[in-house]
Amino acid sequence: MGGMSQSFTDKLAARIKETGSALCVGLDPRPGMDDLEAIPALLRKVVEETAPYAAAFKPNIAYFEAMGLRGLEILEDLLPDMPKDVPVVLDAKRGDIGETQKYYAHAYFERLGVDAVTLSPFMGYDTLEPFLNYEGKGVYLLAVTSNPGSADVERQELAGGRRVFELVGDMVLRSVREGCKTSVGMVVGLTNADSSILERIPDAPLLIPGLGAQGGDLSCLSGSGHVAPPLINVSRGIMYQNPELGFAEKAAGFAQRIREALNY
Ligand SMILES: O=c1ccn([C@@H]2O[C@H](COP(=O)(O)O)[C@@H](O)[C@H]2O)c(=O)[nH]1
Repeated sequence: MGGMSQSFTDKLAARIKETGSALCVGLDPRPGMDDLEAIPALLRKVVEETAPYAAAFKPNIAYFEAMGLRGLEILEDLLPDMPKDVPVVLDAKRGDIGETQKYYAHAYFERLGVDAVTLSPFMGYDTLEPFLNYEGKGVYLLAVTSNPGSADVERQELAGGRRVFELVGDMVLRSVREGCKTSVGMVVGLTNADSSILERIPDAPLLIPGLGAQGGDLSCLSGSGHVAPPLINVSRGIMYQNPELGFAEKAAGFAQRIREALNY
């Protein structure tokens, strides 16, 4: 590409086109349910079997931190062996003063080498800036999360009729206006993604958790008019639900349902 590296959004769009799948496979190993030393092999099996249907993988760092130093070692060992053509989104939901965010950005983009991370934008745009100058990388800002409590702050109406999550959309647009190298998208939970929400969200890459165990309904996504590449995440639905089915079979089933709902 003329010496310029590909943006995270372009990489993701290419992967979705190649696989015909917008499924994001969540990697959330549960130390209480699995023997700690069985987790590395479990993760490798999930990755290997679901990769043909995966537009991206999403490990949530909470599950690795819950295993202590061994958990972080498991994550650090796994990441270099992940398929190179499948982007990895680390779900970390970090938000702190800029000085501290510099170290999170270094940890995730440079040390762990993931392609994208989730961030909490609620401390303001300056806290995102340390992440915004990374060519080929992406961030997803929490906007309308999938939990019921997204009504407490994120979906609250402001004086003038706009809603709090629209301020997060403004940050996405600001990053584009300022020519940031990092691709900036938003997290929108499937359980809360009705048309009154989607019509107020800019056309940015969306990370959409809530399919499977949380019961989100894919039909709310049809006809949203968004063209930026979406990722629909399933974690427990692939790793832990319906254990009589293989990981590949479950991933193929979700990929198919997503394809039909998004009509591509
Ligand atoms: O709004 C949000 C933001 C992040 N998540 C994360 O996605 C997965 C969902 O797991 P399931 O097992 O498919 O429910 C998990 O890592 C959450 O922390 C979310 O659910 N909602």
